[in-house]
Amino acid sequence: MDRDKGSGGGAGKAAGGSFGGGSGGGAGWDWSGEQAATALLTPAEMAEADRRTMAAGVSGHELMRRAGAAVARAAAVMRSAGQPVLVLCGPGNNGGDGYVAATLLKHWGIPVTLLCLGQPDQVRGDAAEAAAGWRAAGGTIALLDPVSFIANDRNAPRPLVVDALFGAGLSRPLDGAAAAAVDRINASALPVLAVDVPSGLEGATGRAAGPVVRATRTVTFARLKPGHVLLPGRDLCGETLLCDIGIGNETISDLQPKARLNGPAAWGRGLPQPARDTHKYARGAVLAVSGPYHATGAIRLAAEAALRAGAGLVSIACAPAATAALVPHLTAVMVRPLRDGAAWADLLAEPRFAAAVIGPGAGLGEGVRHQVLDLVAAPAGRGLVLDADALSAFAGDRERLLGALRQRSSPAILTPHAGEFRRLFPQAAALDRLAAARAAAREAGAVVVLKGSDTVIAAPDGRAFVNANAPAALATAGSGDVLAGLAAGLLAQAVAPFEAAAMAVHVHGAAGALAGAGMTAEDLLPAVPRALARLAAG
Ligand SMILES: NC(=O)C1=CN([C@@H]2O[C@H](COP(=O)(O)OP(=O)(O)OC[C@H]3O[C@@H](n4cnc5c(N)ncnc54)[C@H](O)[C@@H]3O)[C@@H](O)[C@H]2O)[C@@H](O)CC1
Ligand SMILES: Nc1ncnc2c1ncn2[C@@H]1O[C@H](COP(=O)(O)OP(=O)(O)O)[C@@H](O)[C@H]1O
Ligand SMILES: [K+]
Repeated sequence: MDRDKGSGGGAGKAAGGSFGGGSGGGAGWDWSGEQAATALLTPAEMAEADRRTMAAGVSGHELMRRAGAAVARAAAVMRSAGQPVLVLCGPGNNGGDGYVAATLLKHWGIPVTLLCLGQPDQVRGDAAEAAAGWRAAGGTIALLDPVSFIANDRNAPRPLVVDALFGAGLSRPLDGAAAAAVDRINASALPVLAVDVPSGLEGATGRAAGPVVRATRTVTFARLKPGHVLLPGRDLCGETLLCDIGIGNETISDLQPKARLNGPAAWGRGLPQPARDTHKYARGAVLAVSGPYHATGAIRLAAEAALRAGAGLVSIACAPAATAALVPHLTAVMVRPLRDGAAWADLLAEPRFAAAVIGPGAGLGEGVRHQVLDLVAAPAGRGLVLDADALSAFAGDRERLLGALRQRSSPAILTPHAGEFRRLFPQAAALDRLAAARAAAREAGAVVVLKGSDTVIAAPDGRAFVNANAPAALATAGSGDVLAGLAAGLLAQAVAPFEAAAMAVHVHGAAGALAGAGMTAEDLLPAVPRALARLAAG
């Protein structure tokens, strides 16, 4: 398959071994077993996997035949009885998949029309061979007229559209005839099956810099790409089907991909389980730091979430004046009033606390900045989650926090939503979400959880999880506080920061799905044990 003309095979190629930069210092991921299936491949990595598979003896034509066959099967399942199929082929290998699919559909007796964007004689390589196969089967290739290719006649049969215009080789935003065709497809409200990605979508980012097809279903090959799970890509793909085209696990693991779809299969270890003979001290204690009297609810949510995540005990440290607000609302969580600076210093020095969480409802003053910096500098090995105000308090003085974070031997977890992220990482915020979270994690030497409906969890070495199990019902006050507490509870049980953050995000999403529509952050708490039980049951 000739990839040289597309942008897909260009950047980041390495002669052998790792691809796209090593993970450094032995901190890389294990890609054996089920973890191999969770890779999210950039289009460049996919093109390289394709190239290596061909070098190992599978022809490009054969790969295209398998991909096109998967598309044909998906189209046959998707169309209703008697519905014709309209296959739209672009100039590259995505179009090639379209020619293969059209040939098979015709062979199966399904009425197919094929239109091509650009001159058919400009199609090259495997795609040209696929086009020849279509002609040999008696198919005709008409030019796609972007204005009239979909009939306006209400009585004309409404076809299933197969979008094989552009895939991974997109090198610039769609314009001209391609853009007009996409607009026409979207305006038609016809069902659309997209090949690899909806045309116009950037597979690496989930973004589209120009017009993009809105698909009903998308068939992709070998592994998902980040654009299938990041937004708006996930929505533009509709339902995404992943089809095996015979690219081996080993080929993919040799590339050392840096992104995974978040979930149990991706973590490389299970959620922490208490040993039969454990006791509460052995399960790890969490220190949660409260804000003032009028803002204690947020840290209560975090503290209770930490207990539910499995921490053995959780204490909330607070100003004496806040005690009266906290105590009546807490049972299992303990309260530690801080009478003076010495009490805070004593608390910090207590070896029992395996993890700390600060930020929910903390406030934005210099006192909070001091508390945060004290916790950042606290004994090596203590896990730390910085959320909400613990991040925003440094908006005008970001280097003070970032410089301290970089000194830590074990990375802290930062859990900003998009607004908090912009305040702390204004430059990175201009990037796509995956690149933004990675840049911030690298700059801070911390695990960054960039929250949203497509939360990205990034490590300083560039590894990242993309999460896709969170329901929109989680967009409710206090839900982020629960997430921060879950992460702290997992850190307390000696889960490494990157995995603890990823597990917390997934458990949070699963609990949100169980709590359902109309839930509040309080409802999320009792759903956590149910989510954990389901995850433990597999
Ligand atoms: N493992 C793989 O990588 C496989 C890839 N296959 C297919 O191959 C596709 C990638 O093929 P290509 O790399 O040829 O890429 P595309 O088919 O997306 O198209 C690239 C062509 O379109 C042109 N182009 C790019 N952006 C344009 C724009 N904005 N306006 C107009 N023209 C533009 C390029 O110059 C190039 O000629 C995948 O998406 C997939 O469908 C499958 O055949 C099987 C296996
Ligand atoms: N539309 C959405 N779909 C899925 N999850 C969402 C959505 N909006 C927010 N969330 C999740 O809900 C949580 C909200 O956290 P945050 O914005 O800090 O709110 P709060 O501070 O009110 O708790 C985050 O974990 C975020 O990922
Ligand atoms: K496409």
